[in-house]
Amino acid sequence: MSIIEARGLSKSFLQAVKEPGLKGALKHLLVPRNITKIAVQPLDLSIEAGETVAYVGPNGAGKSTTIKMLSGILMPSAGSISVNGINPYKKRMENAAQIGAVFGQRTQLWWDIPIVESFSLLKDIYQIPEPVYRTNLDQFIELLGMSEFIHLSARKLSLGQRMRADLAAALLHNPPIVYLDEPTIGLDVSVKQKIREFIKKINQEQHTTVMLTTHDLGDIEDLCKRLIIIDHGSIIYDGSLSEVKSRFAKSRVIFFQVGSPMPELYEQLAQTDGMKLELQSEQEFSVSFDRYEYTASDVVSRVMRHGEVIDFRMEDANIEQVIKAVYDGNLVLNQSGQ
Ligand SMILES: Nc1ncnc2c1ncn2[C@@H]1O[C@H](COP(=O)(O)OP(=O)(O)OP(=O)(O)O)[C@@H](O)[C@H]1O
Repeated sequence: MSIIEARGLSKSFLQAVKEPGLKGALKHLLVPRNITKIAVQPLDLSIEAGETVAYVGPNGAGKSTTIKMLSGILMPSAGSISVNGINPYKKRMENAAQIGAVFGQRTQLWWDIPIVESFSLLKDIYQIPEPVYRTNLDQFIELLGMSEFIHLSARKLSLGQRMRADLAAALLHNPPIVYLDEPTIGLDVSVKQKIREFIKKINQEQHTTVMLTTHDLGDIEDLCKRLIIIDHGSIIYDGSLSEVKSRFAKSRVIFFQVGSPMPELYEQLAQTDGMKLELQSEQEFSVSFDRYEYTASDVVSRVMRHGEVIDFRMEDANIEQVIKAVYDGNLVLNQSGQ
């Protein structure tokens, strides 16, 4: 059995419909009007131990709602969930011991006490044995570069410092499963990198199962082998990241280094639909092309007709194109990715 299993999982919310202003608020008080918003349509999920899964979709697609149901914060409207054999909503305490969760927009640290004291409280709450706590704390301080702020209270930390502390707090008790909801939101590249390296290490060394929601495509490329795309509450793709790239990314890029400038070629390419030239220098350029219209050998032979090619390399398609196309409604995927 998979470590995370959901069958027919769904969630609806009752949303108040209010007219604007005080009059609207009063009217709603007297004659309340609500609509049912289906945040998550019945969905099935199976995630194996040790997997790193990106759970992505446009704003309002239902990502956080799914994560909240899987982590036991929200009760599903229908369906079943088993996380490491436990129903997270019914056995919240047991479930809390086996998961770590980071919600990028909120902190689970105590606001007014030093971070190291928050960690110490978590040690008692999770009953973490002293040697495990010491080893993890020392390792996390080092990996996440936390020594300079560990004695400050959460309220005094910058966003990047707070996120690192939150991540450490979520993993101190060695949970086999970790849910990360936008763990790198608003962070600079260097802190993002630290966080990604840390997650990678924990996954590789401890076999921790990672489920990550993010709008940062770099997080996905760096961390996740599997991609699940949700839109309007339904899963529209569930498969490997490499497969979605190779099957759905529309364009490919070939980088060339040539013996001498090729002005005629540059002019031709500028007028060819489905091909785009980008000059890096007189003798270095890239050609991106629509892979449904042209093959790589079409492009290479076209360049070779104009002179000597010293070197060329092809770059894999970018996941960004695929996801953007899905969000824009220009690409329809189904669960098998066909
Ligand atoms: N507590 C709630 N009450 C009413 N509606 C809710 C509640 N929580 C979420 N929703 C609605 O459910 C839908 C899905 O929200 P959810 O937060 O899961 O989306 P998301 O994919 O995480 O979006 P984002 O990328 O913007 O964080 C939205 O339409 C949202 O307005």
